[in-house]
Amino acid sequence: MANSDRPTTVIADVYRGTFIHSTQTTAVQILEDALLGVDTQGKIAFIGKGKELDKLSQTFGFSPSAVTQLKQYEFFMPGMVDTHIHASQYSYAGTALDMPLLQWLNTYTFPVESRFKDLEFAKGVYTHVVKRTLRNGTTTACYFATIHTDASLLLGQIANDFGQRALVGKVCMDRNNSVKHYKETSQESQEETCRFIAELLNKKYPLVKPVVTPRFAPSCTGALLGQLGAIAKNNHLHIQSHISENTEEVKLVKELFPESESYTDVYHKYNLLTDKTVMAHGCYLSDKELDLFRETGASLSHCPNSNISLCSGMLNIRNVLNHKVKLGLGTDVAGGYSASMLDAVRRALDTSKVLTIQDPDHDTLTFEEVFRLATLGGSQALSLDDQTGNFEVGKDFDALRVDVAAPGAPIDLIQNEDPKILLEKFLNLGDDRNIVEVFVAGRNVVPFTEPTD
Ligand SMILES: O=c1[nH]c(=O)c2nc[nH]c2[nH]1
Ligand SMILES: [Zn+2]
Repeated sequence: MANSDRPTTVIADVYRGTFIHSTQTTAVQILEDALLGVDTQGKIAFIGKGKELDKLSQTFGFSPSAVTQLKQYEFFMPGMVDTHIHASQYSYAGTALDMPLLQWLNTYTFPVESRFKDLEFAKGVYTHVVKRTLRNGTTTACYFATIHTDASLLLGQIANDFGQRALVGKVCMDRNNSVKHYKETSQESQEETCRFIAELLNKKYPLVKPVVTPRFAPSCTGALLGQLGAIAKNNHLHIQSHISENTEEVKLVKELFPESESYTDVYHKYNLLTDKTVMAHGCYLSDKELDLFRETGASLSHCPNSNISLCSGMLNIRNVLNHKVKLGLGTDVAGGYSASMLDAVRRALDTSKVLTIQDPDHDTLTFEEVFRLATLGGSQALSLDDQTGNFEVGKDFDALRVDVAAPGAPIDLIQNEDPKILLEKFLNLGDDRNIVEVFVAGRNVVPFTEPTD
């Protein structure tokens, strides 16, 4: 702009009201009667106080009459980050929870995932899961698809069309003896991963990126793991997988990779532990393995619903946090039966309380800490915290407009409450009826407007 006194940022929207988010130092920071401006690129341009309206409107060149004022009992919080969800398992979410992991995979998961060769089937399931998660406040999702490249590309397209921020992984597996055809050769897996990455990046979706996805060590040969580590390194890509979810699985990995010191060591050996890696579960990791996570910058996704539903185990989050390992929450649909991150928040708190019942010295997580895990923690676990996770100038505006008193929603407010109590009630009692609007990178994505189906 020619005149240096005039702002270069063009403001698209300004909101006034209560904003609740986490920072590095404060699990719950409450900004009452705040003003937040979003620019035309969807980024947060300023955060100020309501009483600074005149000054801010002059500095940023917007009209005070264009400010959107939140109602009483409404607040904005950051959109939630689901660090681990199997989009392809959404069709049977809420069922098939009567077996431990390895049997569950063979009996329910692989037969269903093998159906995603059919793009019409894939389109239906993927559209449902993207819409369901968005309306439940998941503004960022880290998805597993299936081994099928074209269906995985379709998931990327659907997330982009509905405006969800997403990492999408074409699953890689060159070992599977239970379901015929539901595996690749290592060469196919490598070539199709490269095709998936190239085609997805070529779409230039602003918010959807590929993630290298070896299913887990028992599904992959060492040769494939090594190739995938190299692909991720050469293209600076994210990586996701599973680790130490269940004791039988840990034993199997010892048998399949006898030369490795630990499960973590298997992934480390093949360059799959980086500061852009997220590993789901980690219930049985030793302190030494957690140290390796911290040293490499790899993160964990805590999936408490799945851990309990498949009787896998209980992750001690306090221990993970004490090791300074980055941590987010995951729904892990469909091992986890709920696609809602609010459920992940509640199950994370339940798990921590069960650990306290077992050991009264256990330092129980607070709801404030779990709120941070669902938002800022998740963005850090996915190395996306330069873009999302909280309300900071320069980050994208990924936000939920929560109305704790929304008509028809499951919360009865008996008296006037502080914002922190409103947050606690929403986290423990609320659902999608309380999430009246969802924004991703400034765009209002819920209620849905387009596409129309
Ligand atoms: O919870 C899980 N869901 C899966 O689909 C899977 N695959 C490997 N390990 C897994 N764990
Ligand atoms: Zn999983």
